[in-house]
Amino acid sequence: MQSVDVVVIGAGFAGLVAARELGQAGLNVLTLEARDRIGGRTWTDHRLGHDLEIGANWVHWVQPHIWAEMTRYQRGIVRSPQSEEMYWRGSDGSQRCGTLAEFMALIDEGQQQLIDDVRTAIPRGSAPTEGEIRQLDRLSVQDRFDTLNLSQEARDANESVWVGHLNAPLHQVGISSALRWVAATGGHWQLMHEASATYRIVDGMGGLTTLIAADVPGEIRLNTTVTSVTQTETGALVETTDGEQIQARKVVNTLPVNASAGIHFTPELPDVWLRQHAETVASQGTKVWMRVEGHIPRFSGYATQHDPFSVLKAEFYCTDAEGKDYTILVGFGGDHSRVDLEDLASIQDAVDRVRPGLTITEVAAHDWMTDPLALTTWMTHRPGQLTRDLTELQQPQGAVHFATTDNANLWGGFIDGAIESGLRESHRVLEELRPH
Ligand SMILES: Cc1cc2nc3c(=O)[nH]c(=O)nc-3n(C[C@H](O)[C@H](O)[C@H](O)COP(=O)(O)OP(=O)(O)OC[C@H]3O[C@@H](n4cnc5c(N)ncnc54)[C@H](O)[C@@H]3O)c2cc1C
Repeated sequence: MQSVDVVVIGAGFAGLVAARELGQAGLNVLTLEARDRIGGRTWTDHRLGHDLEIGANWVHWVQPHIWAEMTRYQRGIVRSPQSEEMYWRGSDGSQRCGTLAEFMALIDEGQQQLIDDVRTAIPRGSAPTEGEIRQLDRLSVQDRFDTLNLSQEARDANESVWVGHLNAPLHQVGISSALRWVAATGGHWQLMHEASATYRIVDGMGGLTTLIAADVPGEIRLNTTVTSVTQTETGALVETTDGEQIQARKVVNTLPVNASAGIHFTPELPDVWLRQHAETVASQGTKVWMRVEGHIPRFSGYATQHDPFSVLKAEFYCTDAEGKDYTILVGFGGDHSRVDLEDLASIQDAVDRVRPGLTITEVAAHDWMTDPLALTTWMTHRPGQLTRDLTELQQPQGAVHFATTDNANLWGGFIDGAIESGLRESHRVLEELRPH
């Protein structure tokens, strides 16, 4: 039986960073990854004739952990196209088209009112469970929108913007999920919007994860699914689907909270984990790339939160081998089950509801919600979950540590949070394994 100091389960950002830190500190680390690739919920793939981010796309310098990695590996950023045209829904349901300035003026009041109390609710972004948020967190984002006196037009636009961020129906998301990221940007909603959807990494997420993986001293074993973790007197026994057993002094589990239910832990995980597995987290949306005929003006479109796509953007301008121009759009919706990725007509209909007059010819996407290795998109919490459970979800259980963006403090849900959690748990493990 193989014996190592640490088994890291999962080679997403949290796992890669944890494995690098532990390996570079001199420990014998083995990383086990179920997929045939590293990166987890980041995945750069060549589709529709272009390198596309099937998972995470955007990063920003106000996200300290990802930015430290960008500096370390000398990665640059490139801006997504700025919109020349904006589309949204009028109060009577009709299509509206205007400038970016007009759209920003439409949403400004609602965006500000939604987050007005952020400085008292979450005084420090790095401590998202401290402050008045403990009392407020039973409210959903929808509850708060319902108290604002907005016109139907402003309300639809504002709600759609937040579906783009929260990737779930707004009545299912706790207000803390909205406030925590605005707290992370010092209370400025415009900066939060910029941070979450503006700058891409040159050479993609795959370029960065490859560089981090190259710095991991131990083996990263792909196509290896962990089925059980059993605590022993000296650490833990990790078992994989092909029956292999590995003894480790410590285990760092980096699975998303929803997917962790797929590993059998002995003893059972504490109640906080079981409760989250039963409730699941709020995230349940979709992200879809689409090829559109011709080069169309750079635009962003917003529908309502009830539409299959609440947000639509033109991202790339391409010409194929036959000299045909085309544009690649990305769409986001709050409920993955409203979009049938196999049915081009339903995708066309979803696009028409946001921005009519386009012809969709091909689609590229991954349904993360039905992917058993994820069962989620990016972490957003149901009302009350964050303040009730976050601190407990960060606690090691015997030899098992938990590093995932889902239990990060600052940019939980983002790549930044994954790195934060990988750093946090690798240093906890080092503290415990170092001879005193
Ligand atoms: C569609 C989409 C868009 C996003 N957009 C952005 C964005 O623009 N910016 C941003 O910062 N973040 C974004 N995110 C979030 C970001 O991708 C995640 O926060 C981050 O990648 C999570 O990293 P992680 O290491 O915590 O988890 P993961 O990346 O999920 O890593 C967990 C790993 O564990 C593996 N695994 C699962 N089960 C097992 C098992 N039993 N045995 C072995 N291995 C297993 C998985 O395959 C995976 O590789 C987006 C996510 C999605 C899905």
